[in-house]
Amino acid sequence: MTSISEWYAGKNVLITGATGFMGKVLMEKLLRSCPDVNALYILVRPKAGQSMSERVQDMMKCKLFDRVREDNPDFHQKIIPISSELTQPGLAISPEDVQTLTSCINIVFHCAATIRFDEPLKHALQLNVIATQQLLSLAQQMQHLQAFIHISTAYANCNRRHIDEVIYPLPVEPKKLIDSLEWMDDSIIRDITPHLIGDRPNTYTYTKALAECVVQQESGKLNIGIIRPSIVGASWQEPFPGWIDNFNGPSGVFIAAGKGILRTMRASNDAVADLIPVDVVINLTLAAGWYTAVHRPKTALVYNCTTGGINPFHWGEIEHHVMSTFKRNPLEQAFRRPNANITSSYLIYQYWILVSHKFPALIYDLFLRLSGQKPQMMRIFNRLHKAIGLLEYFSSQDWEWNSDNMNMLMSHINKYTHCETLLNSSL
Ligand SMILES: CCCCCCCCCCCCCCCC(=O)SCCNC(=O)CCNC(=O)[C@H](O)C(C)(C)COP(=O)(O)OP(=O)(O)OC[C@H]1O[C@@H](n2cnc3c(N)ncnc32)[C@H](O)[C@@H]1OP(=O)(O)O
Ligand SMILES: NC(=O)C1=CN([C@@H]2O[C@H](COP(=O)(O)OP(=O)(O)OC[C@H]3O[C@@H](n4cnc5c(N)ncnc54)[C@H](OP(=O)(O)O)[C@@H]3O)[C@@H](O)[C@H]2O)C=CC1
Repeated sequence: MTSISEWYAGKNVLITGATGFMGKVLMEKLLRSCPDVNALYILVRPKAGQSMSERVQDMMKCKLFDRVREDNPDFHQKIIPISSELTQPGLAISPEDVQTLTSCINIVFHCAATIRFDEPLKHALQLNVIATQQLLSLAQQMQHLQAFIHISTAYANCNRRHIDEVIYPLPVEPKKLIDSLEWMDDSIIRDITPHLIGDRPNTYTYTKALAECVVQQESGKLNIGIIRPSIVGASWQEPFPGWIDNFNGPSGVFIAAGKGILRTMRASNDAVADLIPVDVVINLTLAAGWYTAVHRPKTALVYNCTTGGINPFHWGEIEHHVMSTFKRNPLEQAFRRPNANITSSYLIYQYWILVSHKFPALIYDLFLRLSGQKPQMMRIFNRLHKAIGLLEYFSSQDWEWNSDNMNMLMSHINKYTHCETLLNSSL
């Protein structure tokens, strides 16, 4: 039996969302731990005045790739960018590139998505659902495809308390919804969005659930794996501890608390904070790619990639660790001395918002005005309140995820020493 690293040798891998947080870590891990991988084809769009090639060149200079660069200074030769805008018909991939991809790709990792909670439904649907559908159609044409791995979220079914590793049906058929939203006016879509998302908190979790149904429906003869990570945080060990490049989810909250700006947030002390380091998620994703290709499960296997069942950690403990860390290692240019407390009480939360957020912001803005500068603190707090308002659904309750498939994968991996080496930090 070959190791996972050996299995990836000579393979051509297609990655969507490679410029994102998880996509970058996936590329780095493949290049470092599977050095004989043949090529990484990445779908990239031009953005913010930068061409596709400029973006990829910039990305490869990132500190994340330092260890890969040390091992192989020419690692960039293995990265082949393909111009693509996922919201366009045919993913806006040129016919020549389609030809290349269909003739050589062995494994697809679909990471791209909009992860904004407040994304208008039509756009979230376009990217998270329709683009997934189109990528699956492209995958069906790939002559040497061995596995298709779709990255979902553990919160796709957050309207349930207990979540099994199955794809749950939705009241509305994804295809019917796509057809209807195509001709509807934006204002009508805005009005019906709350009815469509039902007991889910936002368009993100709803469209990720729809995407899972689409993956199941369009899978045809493909070997499919679905990874459902919970709240993905900074790396635990690889390529070095603490790597992160965004303020999504709790990371933004931690920084705001460390800067002394955030003093209160609604969260339950006793609720499980299901955080998972990005390197653990990526290691599991690569192992699932290998397993899906080699064992070809009859139906799509779903992996709930969560930590709460194995090693539960609570928001109350997080508050304690975050605050003591910032007291020991203060951030530069803090607004105030850090002191944030979580509360589950709406009234206490509103009181502290007024006393510790709005009142100091008003005073500070008054000072800025008097000294001839532009007031900015109230604006910052309004944005912060919007962000924490969207996050509180996830910090005020907990879920129970079944992880049988993840455990099964771990037991398979433990049989092979080489695989253990590849995955030692995750499992
Ligand atoms: C000590 C106590 C601990 C307790 C701690 C409890 C934490 C409890 C977390 C649960 C977390 C569940 C997570 C589900 C797990 C998925 O399934 S993963 C998907 C996770 N997705 C996200 O986290 C996306 C959430 N973010 C959004 O939807 C949008 O960014 C927002 C919040 C609606 C803001 O949108 P916007 O107003 O258009 O602004 P945007 O341009 O995105 O950002 C504006 C500014 O806010 C910052 N920002 C963005 N997000 C945040 C944030 N979360 N916080 C602070 N600042 C932020 C940005 O960096 C940006 O800063 P500047 O660049 O202007 O300096
Ligand atoms: N982060 C988290 O906590 C969690 C994430 N997930 C899932 O993991 C996956 C990756 O998330 P993460 O890396 O954090 O997200 P990021 O927002 O960091 O990355 C999103 C990626 O998708 C690409 N993308 C977005 N829109 C388009 C488009 N129109 N055309 C082409 N590419 C596009 C982005 O490209 P560009 O750089 O051009 O914008 C970027 O590469 C997602 O599927 C998400 O749902 C699941 C659970 C938790």
